[in-house]
Amino acid sequence: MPELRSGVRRRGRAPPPLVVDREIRRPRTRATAKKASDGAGSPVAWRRASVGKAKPVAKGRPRGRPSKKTAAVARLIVTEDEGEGEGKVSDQVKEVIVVKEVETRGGVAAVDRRNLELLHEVQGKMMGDDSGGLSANKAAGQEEEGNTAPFPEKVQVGGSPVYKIDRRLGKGGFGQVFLGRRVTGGSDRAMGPGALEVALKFEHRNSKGCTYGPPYEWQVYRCSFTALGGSHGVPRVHYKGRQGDYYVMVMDMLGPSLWDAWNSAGQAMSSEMVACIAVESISILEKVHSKGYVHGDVKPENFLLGQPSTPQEKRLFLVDLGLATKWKDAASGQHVEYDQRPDVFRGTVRYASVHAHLGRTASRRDDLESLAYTLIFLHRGRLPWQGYQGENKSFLVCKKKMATSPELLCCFCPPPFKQFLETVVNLKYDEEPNYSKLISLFDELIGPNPAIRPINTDGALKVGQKRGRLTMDEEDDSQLRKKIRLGVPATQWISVYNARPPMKQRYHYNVADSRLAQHVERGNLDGLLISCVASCTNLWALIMDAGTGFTSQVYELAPCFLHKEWIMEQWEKNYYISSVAGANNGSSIVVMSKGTQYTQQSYKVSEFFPFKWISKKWKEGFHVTSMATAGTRWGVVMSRNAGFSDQVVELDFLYPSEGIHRRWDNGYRITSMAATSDQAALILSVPKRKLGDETQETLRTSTFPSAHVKDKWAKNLYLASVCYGRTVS
Ligand SMILES: Nc1ncnc2c1ncn2[C@@H]1O[C@H](COP(=O)(O)OP(=O)(O)OP(=O)(O)O)[C@@H](O)[C@H]1O
Repeated sequence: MPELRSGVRRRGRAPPPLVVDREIRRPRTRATAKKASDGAGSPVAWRRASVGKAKPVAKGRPRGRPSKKTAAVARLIVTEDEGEGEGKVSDQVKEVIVVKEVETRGGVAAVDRRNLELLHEVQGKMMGDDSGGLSANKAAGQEEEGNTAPFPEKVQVGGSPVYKIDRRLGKGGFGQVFLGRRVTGGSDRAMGPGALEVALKFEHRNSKGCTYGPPYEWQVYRCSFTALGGSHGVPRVHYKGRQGDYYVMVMDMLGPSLWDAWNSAGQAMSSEMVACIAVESISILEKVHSKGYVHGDVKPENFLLGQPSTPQEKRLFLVDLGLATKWKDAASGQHVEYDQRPDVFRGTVRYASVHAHLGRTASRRDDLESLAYTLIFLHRGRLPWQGYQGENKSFLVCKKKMATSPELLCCFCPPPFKQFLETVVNLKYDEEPNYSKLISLFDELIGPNPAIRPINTDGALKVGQKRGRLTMDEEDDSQLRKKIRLGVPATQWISVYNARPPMKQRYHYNVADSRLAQHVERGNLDGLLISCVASCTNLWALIMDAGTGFTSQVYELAPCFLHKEWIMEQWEKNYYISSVAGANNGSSIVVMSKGTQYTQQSYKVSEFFPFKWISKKWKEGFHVTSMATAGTRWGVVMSRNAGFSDQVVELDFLYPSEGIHRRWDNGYRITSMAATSDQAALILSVPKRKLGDETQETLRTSTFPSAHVKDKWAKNLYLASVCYGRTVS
C-alpha cells in the first residue's frame, strides 16, 4: 500500500510538467557543456542582469587546504564589519533545541491508492476564488464535461428501486447530482432506502476520480459511515453501483446548501444563525473525525440543510467526502505521519487552512480552520482574501490569510468567532480538538430554546452534555499551550549551529562589496575557507571555517543572481557550488569549492519556491545543497552524491517551528535555508553517515547573532547555516 505522505521523496509517480525557468546542470564533460548551455529552458529564459558594475572582487584563485598548524589556533576570532554599533540590541533567542537521540519514524498513513492518485490529480489546480469557492478538484470535472456520455433516463443500481432522473441538483468537480424519482418499489418515506425522492450522484467511469474503479468517496462512505448505519450529519448512502458509463450513488435527498441559504439571506447571516451552524457543524466534524477521517473541503457549498417542509429542514448535513483523508491509521490507531509537500494543494482556496495551502498533511485542525473561515464568511459576507486571480493566487491568498489577524478578520463578528479562530489556528498537527469547548464558545449567541433555533442543534446538544465535564485543569492547559501559528511576523536572522569537533571558525557581517575580498583573503591566509554566505540589506555575512574539508575554493561577487557563465567555467574546472547568497539589489556571491563529494550539480532560479523542480530532482538522485534568495527570487542548488539518504522541505510564511521539531524528532537536520521577506524555507536531510553528535540548535535574532555564536562555540557548536528573512517573533 503506498504511503500518502510519509517520507519525502515520492517515487513511482510521474512528476507534474515542469517549466524550467533557469536551470543549469553541471556538464559531465566539456562536450556536454555546450549541449547543456544550449539546452531548452536554460539560456533562452536566462536574463543576465546589467553587468555595468560587474566587478568580481576575487575570482579563480584556488586556495590550499589549511595547514593543521593554523587550524589548531584558538577559534574565537571575530571580526565585525561596521557592525559594532548595531549588535547591541538585545536579541530574541528562540527555538533552541538539543537533539541527542534519533527516534525511528512512526506510523505510516494507510491510505488507499486511489486516494493517493486522486490527491495527486488535484494538486496545483486552484480555481477562481470569486466563483463561490470551488474545490481544487473541480478543475478536472470542468475540463471533462465535453467528454461525458449522456445521462440515462432511468437508474437502478445495487438492488435499488428504479429511479427516473429529474432536474440537476448540483455539480462538482467529479460528479453531478440529480434528483431521482422512484418509479418502482420502496416506501413513501421522505428519507431512507425506499424514499420517493433521492439524490443520485453520477461520476463518469473515465473521470479522474475513477481511474482505479469506483469513486474514492464510495470507499469513505463504506468504510466509515454507511457501515455504521449512517452518521450524524452525513447523508446516508443507500445503494451504489455502475450503470453504463456511470458510477451512481443513491443518497438521501437533501435541501439547499448554506451557500444558497446565505444568498437567500442577502449574503449575510445573523450571528444567531451562524452560531447555530457553528455548534452543529463542529459536532458533525467531531463525528467525521471520530471515524478517522478529515473532510478536507469544508465550505458553505458542502453543508446542506434537510429538504424544506420536512422534519429535516433545519438539520445540517456535510456532503462531498471526495477529498477526505485519514488522519488516523486504522490498523495502528496512530496519527498519520506529518509531511509537507508545498506543491500539493487540495481543497478550496477561499476556505483552505494555511497548512493546506502549504501542502502539509491534513489533520483535524484543518477542517476546523476551514470551518472558521466558513462561519466568518457567512456572517460577514466576505473574506479579505477574495478577489485574487492568476497563477499565484494560492500564494497570495495564503499570504493574506497569514497577514490578517484574528482581530481584523473578526472585527465585525461577536467575540466567539475570534476565540474560535484563535483556538483552531493554534492547534498542533496531531492535537485532539476540544470539540465541547469549541461548541461552548457559541453558547452565548444562541437562543435558550432549542425548538425555535433557526438550525437544529440536536447533535451539538448531545456533545454539549459532555461540556459539564470540562475541568478547570483543561481550561488552564489550553491557555498555557504554546501557540503554533500566532506571532508577530518579523524579519530576522535565522542561524543554525551543529555540534562539531573543535575547529577554527570566523564570521563577518555587514560586509560591503568593497571589503569582501580582504576578509576572504585574510581568512585564506589563516587557513580558513568559506562555509556559508548570506545577505542582509545588501551587505554580506561571511562564515569561514578551518573544517570545511574543501581542498580549494573560488568565489565571485556578481551583479546578477546567479552568474551562469562564471559557474559553468568553474564547473569545467571541477569546482562545485558550496554556498550562495543573494542580495535584495539582485547581486550574488557564489562560492565554489574542490574537495566536495558531489558528482553532478544543477541549479535553478525561480520567482517562487521551486518545490516541483526539487521533487523532480530528488527522483534523479539530487539533493539540495545550498539555497539563497535575492529579493523575491529563489536560487536552489542541488547536487548528486550529497551524502543524504533523505530530504524534506519546510516552507512557511512565518517560521515552520512545528515542522522543524517534527523533522528533528525523525532524524532530519537542517542542511540549507533561505528566506525572502515573505517566506522562510528550510531543507532538512538525513545524513547517510550517522553523525557522532547530532545536536543542532537554531536561533532567530533581530541582529546578527554575534554574541550567541561565541556562546555556541564555547559548547562546540558551530555556525552551519545562516540567512536573513521572514520569521516570527
Ligand atoms: N444528497 C444531496 N441532496 C441534494 N443535493 C445534493 C446532495 N449531494 C450533493 N448535492 C448537490 O450537488 C452539489 C455537488 O455535490 P458534491 O459536492 O458531492 O459533488 P462533487 O463533484 O464531489 O463536488 P466538489 O467539486 O465540491 O468535490 C452539492 O454542492 C449540492 O448542491
